[in-house]
This record gives sequence, structure tokens and C-alpha cells, in this order.
Amino acid sequence: MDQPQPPIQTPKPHVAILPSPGMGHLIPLVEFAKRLVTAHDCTVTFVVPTDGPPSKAQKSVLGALPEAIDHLFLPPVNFDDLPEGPKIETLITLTVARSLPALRNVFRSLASRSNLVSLIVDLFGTDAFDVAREFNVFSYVFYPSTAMALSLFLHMPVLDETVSGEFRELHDPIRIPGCIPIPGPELLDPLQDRKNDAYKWALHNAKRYRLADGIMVNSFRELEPGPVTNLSKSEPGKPPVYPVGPLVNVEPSTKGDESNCLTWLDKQPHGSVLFVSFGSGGTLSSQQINELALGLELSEQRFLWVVRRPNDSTANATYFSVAGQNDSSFDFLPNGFLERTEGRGLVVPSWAPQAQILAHGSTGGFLTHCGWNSTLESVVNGVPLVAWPLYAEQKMNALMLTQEIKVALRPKAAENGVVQRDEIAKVVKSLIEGEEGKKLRNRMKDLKEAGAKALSQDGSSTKALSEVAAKWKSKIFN
Ligand SMILES: O=c1ccn([C@@H]2O[C@H](COP(=O)(O)OP(=O)(O)O[C@H]3O[C@H](CO)[C@@H](O)[C@H](O)[C@H]3O)[C@@H](O)[C@H]2O)c(=O)[nH]1
Repeated sequence: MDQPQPPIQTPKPHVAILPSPGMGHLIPLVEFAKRLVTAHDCTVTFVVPTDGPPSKAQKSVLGALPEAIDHLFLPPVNFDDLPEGPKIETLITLTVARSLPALRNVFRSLASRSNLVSLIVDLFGTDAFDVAREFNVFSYVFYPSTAMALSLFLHMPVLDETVSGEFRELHDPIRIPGCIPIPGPELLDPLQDRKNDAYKWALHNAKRYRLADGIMVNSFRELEPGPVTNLSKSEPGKPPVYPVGPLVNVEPSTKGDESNCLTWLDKQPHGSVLFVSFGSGGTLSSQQINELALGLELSEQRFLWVVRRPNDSTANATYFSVAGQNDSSFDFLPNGFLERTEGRGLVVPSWAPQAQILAHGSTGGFLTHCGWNSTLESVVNGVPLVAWPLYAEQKMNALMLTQEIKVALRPKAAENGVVQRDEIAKVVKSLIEGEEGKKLRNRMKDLKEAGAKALSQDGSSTKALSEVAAKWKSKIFN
């Protein structure tokens, strides 16, 4: 009788992921890569463009990945030729565009030693599609923000052609298929000044989205029914859109619990603490930090606040440098604030293990800049929000969270643009112990369940990702 044959080794599909700069872009892609490996037996290489030495946070996230996920840093690009004060979107797009020769070399090597099937970029990386085409592999976008913002990106070429002047000056709100109307001043930052290069680069990327073989978005239908339903309709020239979320950072944070936040939370009553944090890049002005501190004090609620040194000229001062910061002198906080709130409040410098804080039972609310990862991390833990948008697409997110999904309260700024202490105290109190807070919390709990269902074995996001993976696998066997 014939001896049984050893099983034929299936060649694994290999995927190259190119994250554009920013922890908010890297973190969801890492979760996405883990799914590709565990659920679809892919192998992955993160090819990371840089403009300087990799940050501690980047190294620590990428260094902790399973064996099937490799990573390498491309040589830093140079920006010496740029005029003064380029905006973030310009820097992010140019970091990718100027890394293409190095990416090409990496592709040459990957293609020779693996079944390279696809390139995945995020919202600002579409220039890399040219390299994917040269090597005959698929090009996908992983869109790390809302289906609403993706709808805007896809609609941007039409807006550009049909609207003259600045969007922020339009009398009527902007209407995008499937989305709630967006007042011009709430549109994402690069659309606020059409003469700036940042607008040019956003439009450039938006036009190139149509060249992708598919777009994955970190959202799910129950969270954004209007935009998701509309995006799933097929339309000539629009790639298929796959909602694959909520993919969030669930691992212990990159920097551990150096500030003992979790130990402190262990000692607080259930659902009593407001977590205050502005993502990886958010900073406040001196005047605003002062009001926020006094507002938290006045609210008489417990709080855990990730504090960064104020910056009076920009709201995203630490976007490219957060990991380097470790400024624990809080000399800019109001006199006596730390002493007066001792025991009831904990202030930590720069960075905290956010995923674990939001998952902790003592956390009852989150005052956030509305970055989409922070928002999703709150959704998967059923934590209601105070919306405090700062830059990028955060005002659009806040609009949706307060007016459409109704899981957030948004404090109003005074005429000078600063949110005053009384307003802060009122909103915080209402979220943590008021009737309104209760409603938002219940709504968040429903979304938490819907999110878990979307990612379950037969859930919509699981199925959407399987469809993409099947397409990649078919490339190997054809
Ligand atoms: O002290 C901190 C601060 C942040 N984080 C983590 O860092 C990520 C921050 O992501 P996000 O909330 O999305 O904020 P940004 O880093 O500001 O993200 C950028 O990218 C997002 C996705 O495109 C956009 O929604 C934002 O507007 C944009 O600023 C989250 O996973 C947090 O858990 C920590 O672990 N500890």
C-alpha cells in the first residue's frame, strides 16, 4: 500500500503594509495585520517610512509583534527644501512620496522571496500604488478613520470642481452622500485653506483612492449606518469598500504603567473616573489648560488626565514627537491645583496606557480629542464621551458623535475660543453622574455589543475581511 503523503504546504500570501507617520495610523494597522495572520494565514511586512530616527513608541509597538509580522524602517527622507511651516498632511504625504525609491528596493526583495500579493497604505500613502503596479500586486487603502470622512474623501474631487471659494465661508452645510450635513468650518483641517499645499495633497490622495483595488475602513454599519450603506453601493470607478472595524489597540500599551494609573484606578469606585487625553499629538494653549484644570476641579469628579506642556501656536504640537516627551514638571498648571485635587485626580505626563484605562471598570467617561482610534477604543468598552476636537478630521467626528450617534457631550467655547471652567464642570458632571450621561452610556453599551458582533465569527467585519483575503489568495493560485 502507498504511504500517506505529507500535506502540501500552502504558500502563504504575503502583504506589505506602508503606514504613514503617526501612532494613530500605525496602531489600527497593527491590529489589522494581526487579524490577517491569525484568521487568514497571511504573513506581513510593515515597511515604515520615516523622517528621522524611529520613535520609542513605534519601535515598541512593532517590536512586540508575532513572528509572522516583520517590520523594517526605510531611510529617513529629507525636508530641508520645504518652505517654512508645512502642515502635517503635507509632511505625511511627502514622507511617503519621498520614500518610493527605497520602497521599490524593498519590494524587489520581498517579491523574490515571498508570495507578495498586496500593498496596503493608509489615508495619505496612495503614491505608493505606483510601486505596487510595477510589481503586479494589488493596492488597497486601509482607511483608519470614519466611513463619513472616507465618504468626504471620495467626494472631494466633485466638491473641488463644483464649489468655488473657501468651504468654511459657505452659507449652507456641505452635503455628502450618506452623511449628515457638515458645516464648512467643521470639515477636516486640510479643507480649511484651499490655497495651502495640505489641501493639494489631500485632493491628490483623494483622487488616487479610485485607483485602489479596494478600500477597508475601520468602522461598522451599526456605528455609521448612513455612510456605510452608501459606500457599499457599487458605482462606476469607485473601488469596493469593506467595513472591517472596530479594530482597536487591545494589547498592553507601548509604555506600560509607568505612572501607576492602573493601580490608582483599582482604588476608585466603579464608573467614577473621567479619563482626559488628546491622543498622540494633541496640545492645548496655556489659557485653555488653565481653564480645563479649574473646570475639572470645579466638577468635583474624579479624573485621570494625561497632561502635555501647553503650546500656544498649534493644537498638534506632539504629533511627530510624542514618544520623546517625558516632561513631568507640571509648573504650567494653576497654583495649588495638584494639592487641592490630590486623591480625587491623577495627572500623568505625556502618555498613558490608554487601551487598558478605557477597559478598566473605574473609568466612567472619556474627554477626548475625538481621534478615531480613541473613539473606537471607547466604543468597544462602552465608555461615553466628552467631545473636544482639536485638528485633522476631529470636528467632523465630534459632529457625528454628538448629533448623529449621540454618545458624546460637547462643551461650548466662549467668544474668545476658550472653553470656560464653568462649562467644563457642567458637562463633566452631567456625563459622569447626570441623567444625560446615563442615556449616552446606554447607547454606548448598544454600540459595544454591535461592535463585538461585527467582529464575531459570522460578523459583518469578519466576512468583509474574508472576502478581501480570498481575493489575495486567488492571486497565488491563478
Ligand atoms: O497617552 C496615550 C495617548 C494615545 N494612546 C494611543 O494612541 C492612539 C491615538 O489614536 P487617535 O485617538 O486616533 O489619535 P491620533 O493619534 O491623534 O490620530 C490621528 O489619526 C487618527 C486616525 O486617522 C485620526 O482620527 C486623528 O484625528 C489623527 O490625529 C490610540 O490607540 C491610543 O490608545 C495611548 O496609548 N496613550
